[in-house]
Amino acid sequence: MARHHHDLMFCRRLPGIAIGRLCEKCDGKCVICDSLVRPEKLVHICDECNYGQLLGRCIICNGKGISDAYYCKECVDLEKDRDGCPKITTGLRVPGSMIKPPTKIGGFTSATANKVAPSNAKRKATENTNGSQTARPPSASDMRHAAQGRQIKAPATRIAKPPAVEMVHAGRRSSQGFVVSPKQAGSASLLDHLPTAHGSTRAVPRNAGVAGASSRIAASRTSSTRGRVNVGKVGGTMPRGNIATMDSVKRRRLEVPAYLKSKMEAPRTSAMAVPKTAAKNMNIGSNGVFSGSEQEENGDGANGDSDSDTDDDDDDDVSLGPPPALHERPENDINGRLKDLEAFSRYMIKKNRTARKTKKLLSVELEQNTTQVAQLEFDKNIIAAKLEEAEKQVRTLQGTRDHTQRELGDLKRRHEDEIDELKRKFKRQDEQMQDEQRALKKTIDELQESLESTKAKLGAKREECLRLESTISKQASDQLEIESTCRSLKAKMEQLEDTVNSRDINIAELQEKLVSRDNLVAELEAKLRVEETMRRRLHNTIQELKGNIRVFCRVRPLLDSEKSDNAGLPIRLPECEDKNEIELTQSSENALGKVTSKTSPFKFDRVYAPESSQDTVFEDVSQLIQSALDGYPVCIFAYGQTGSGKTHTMQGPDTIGDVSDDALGIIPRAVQQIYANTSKLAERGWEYVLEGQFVEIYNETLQDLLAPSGRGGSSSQQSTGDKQTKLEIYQDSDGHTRVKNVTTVRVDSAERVHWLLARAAENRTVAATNCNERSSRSHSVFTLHLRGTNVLTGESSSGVLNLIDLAGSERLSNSGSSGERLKETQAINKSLSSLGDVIAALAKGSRHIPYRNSKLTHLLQESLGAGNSKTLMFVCVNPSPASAQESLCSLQFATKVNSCQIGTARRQAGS
Ligand SMILES: Nc1ncnc2c1ncn2[C@@H]1O[C@H](COP(=O)(O)OP(=O)(O)OP(=O)(O)O)[C@@H](O)[C@H]1O
Repeated sequence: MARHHHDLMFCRRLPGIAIGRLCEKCDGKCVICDSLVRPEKLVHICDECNYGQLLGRCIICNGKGISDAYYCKECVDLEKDRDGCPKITTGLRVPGSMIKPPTKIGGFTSATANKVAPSNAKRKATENTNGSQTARPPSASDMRHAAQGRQIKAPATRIAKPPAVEMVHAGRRSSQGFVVSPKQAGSASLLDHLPTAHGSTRAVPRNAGVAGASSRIAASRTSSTRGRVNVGKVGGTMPRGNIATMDSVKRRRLEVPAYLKSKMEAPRTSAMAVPKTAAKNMNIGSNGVFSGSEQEENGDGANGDSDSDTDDDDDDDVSLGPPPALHERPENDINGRLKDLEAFSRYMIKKNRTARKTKKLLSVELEQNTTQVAQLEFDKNIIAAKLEEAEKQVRTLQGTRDHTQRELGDLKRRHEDEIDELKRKFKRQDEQMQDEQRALKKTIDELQESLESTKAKLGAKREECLRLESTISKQASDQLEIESTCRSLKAKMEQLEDTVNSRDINIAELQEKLVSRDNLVAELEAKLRVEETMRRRLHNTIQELKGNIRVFCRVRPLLDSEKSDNAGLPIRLPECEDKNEIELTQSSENALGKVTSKTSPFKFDRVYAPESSQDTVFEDVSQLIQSALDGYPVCIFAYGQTGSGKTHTMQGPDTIGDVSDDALGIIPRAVQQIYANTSKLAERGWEYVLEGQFVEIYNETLQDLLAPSGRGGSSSQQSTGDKQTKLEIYQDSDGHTRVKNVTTVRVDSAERVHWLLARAAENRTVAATNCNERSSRSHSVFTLHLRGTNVLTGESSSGVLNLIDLAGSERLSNSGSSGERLKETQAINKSLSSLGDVIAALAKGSRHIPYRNSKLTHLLQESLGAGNSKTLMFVCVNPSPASAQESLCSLQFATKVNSCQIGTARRQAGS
């Protein structure tokens, strides 16, 4: 099948070629088959400079795929038949269809080329047809492969190998390769045919983008010259606009410098291309520069010989040789001389013509070089665009690569997490297996041990069995003995059973006796309880018989400081059986200096001599303590002047701390006795609760001696009137006298009593007076509430024990007090006077008892109550002569109290 190819219109810059017109060279005919190609399918583009524009459309995809590959209709049909619409997005020029631009340089016309090219094309087509199948243009798939960086595998049978350019030159070869003639330089650029390193000629691409085009042009040019050029199809030639791979771009980049290099060498090559004969005639040196004289001659000769260029083309290759010599002739040899001149003139004319040709060649070469430079710049822009596109692709690929790397990272992390999870899982399983293994090993060990022990036991059992067997045999013999022994023992047992029976009868008799004894004990205990009640009653009767108000007088021994007084002692205790008498002798001197003595006898319930111990005193007091435990209100107070021994009697020595039991006063002893008795009474069903409180009356103000320090610690603080800690006396609903806000301490141990007294001693107001080195200026009242319950009989009792250490009773005139101390003394005397008034009123049986005249009598109202209290007054006497008068006053006050007969005490029974 004949192929119809047409390729290009040429650049408008080339003379004689109009855009949109068919090539002058082929007149729109395929250079191969010589058939006309439809004009609208032509590409108006210059393959030389690429300045043209793509005006045609692909006839296959109707412009969807812009291509600069164009086929004639038949060829396109062929392609369609073969591959369908190839959707050509990149095109290839059909190799071998490139034709030489129709220039008129070098005497070469397009018409000539038009004539020559078809013949060459035909010949080539014939060769292709004979040698192999007709070459076809690369298909779209080939182009896609090329765009993907794969080389287009040209079918060996279809696309012929690019033919080596065989050039037959009229010029001589230089040592470096070809030296082409100026005619060749005009038809095919001298730059197109550079010698290779091997001395062969190859087609040098004009630029990277149009390498194939250059070679085609070269081939075309060659075909238009006298030389023979095999115009073949150059496979893989990438035209302008083709999207080449990066490798091809790089390769082209590498080719450009070589081309430029060759281009730079072009002038020298051109110079070298000047025929030696012309150069010789023109006196061109080795550097190709005309000499001055010859230039002038060239200038002269160029004026009228330009039309003969074509005619002398055949002489271009002939060396001019040396100028003809001017022979020495005689002057008359005019003909000879004219002949010489004509010869020289012809030589000069020829030389001038040669120079003009050379000039034309050089100008054409210059123009071609300019065109090539422009083409190179265009190619450079294309390459830059491709490079930019490639960089975009690279960036896209980098983005893809980064995305892929991130995905790979994520995948890697997920895999690592899964691996970690699997490792942990494996570790847990491993640990579990190890635990199980250990447990199994332990079980095995235990089983092993068990097995060993079982073996040992088995061995022991075997031995035991052996022993038992021997024992059994032995016991069999013993059994006979035992049976005989049993029989004898049986007889004995029968005897013993008789004995046991008689013993059982005895035990039963004894148990009956025991029961009768228990009953007897219960009866006795009941009797005891009755007798206890009786005892209480009798005891109370005795106390009542002794008097509900009793007065004991105690004379303290002289202190060391008092023994220096030589005066006779005013106190005397008469010898009597009851030890209840005391005499006080007072001496007085009248105005005449006569000393008279007056002895005043006093009689009380009991008088204690100075040497009487605390024990002795408490023996008589203990019966009253028992009365308090039995449920009676008891009040024991000590009265006397300052330093007469009140505190010593009630509490003991004034030293705080360890005190010997013998020195203890009534208060600690009373508490100890109560403890002892409650323990005994517990055997008879009595349970007691003891609560104590300790208050002080100072300047008619109550102060809590058991309060924590800072609350009621000092009288001054108390006098400031702290509402919360202010102590107030009131009667509760049962008629008992109570103190509001007072500290009540559960007295449940002896240590608690010591602590209680120590704290009270610390808090007690003590002030120095003239009467004593240490004087108590207040009344201290220790109250112990005793609540008892008999869980057996249901009886209950509620007693109160008041133990009072009164303040000193010295007279105002003797005390020498003043200021605050005077006020204290007045308050003390007032309260003592009120006490006397209350007792007197009780004795008289007055309807009104002035309890509320003082805090002291108000507080002791219950204990001084008519008929239901037991009161004991200790009148303490200082035996020193200096205190005789005060002692007399105290004894007189005590006598007054002792004379009172208050009604029978009434036992307070609990509810
Ligand atoms: N029976 C006694 N045996 C030995 N010494 C005693 C006796 N009675 C009192 N004394 C001593 O006499 C001194 C004064 O006694 P005490 O302090 O008891 O007197 P008071 O009447 O309580 O004085 P005040 O009213 O100032 O409290 C103390 O040193 C005390 O030890």
